[in-house]
Amino acid sequence: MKHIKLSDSAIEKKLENLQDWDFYDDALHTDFEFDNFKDCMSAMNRIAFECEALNHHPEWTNVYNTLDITLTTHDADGVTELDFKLAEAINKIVEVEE
Ligand SMILES: C[C@H](O)[C@H](O)[C@H]1CNC2=NC(N)=NC(=O)C2=N1
Repeated sequence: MKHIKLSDSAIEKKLENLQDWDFYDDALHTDFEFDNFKDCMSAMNRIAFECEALNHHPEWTNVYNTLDITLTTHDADGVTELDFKLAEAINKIVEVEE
């Protein structure tokens, strides 16, 4: 299914209901800090399974107990509903992990 790039105003509106994420450089961004490396890696593992289920993958950086995530839909060259779907799933996982 082709995903359509959302307009900036649609993104800003949807962000009102998406805690902890920002929109800039045509992508959704967030960063998390965990108690330790193990908890961070555990969350990354759980997120990875969700990415596979959605066939939608993040650009992310882990440094010790921190995790920076960038979401964009490469096929649409911008942010789509899929990015929000994955961001919501990530928030649910991290809320549990942290
Ligand atoms: C072939 C494969 O289904 C596509 O490359 C998927 C994989 N994961 C993806 N992830 C993201 N973030 N954007 C995509 O367009 C995308 N496309």
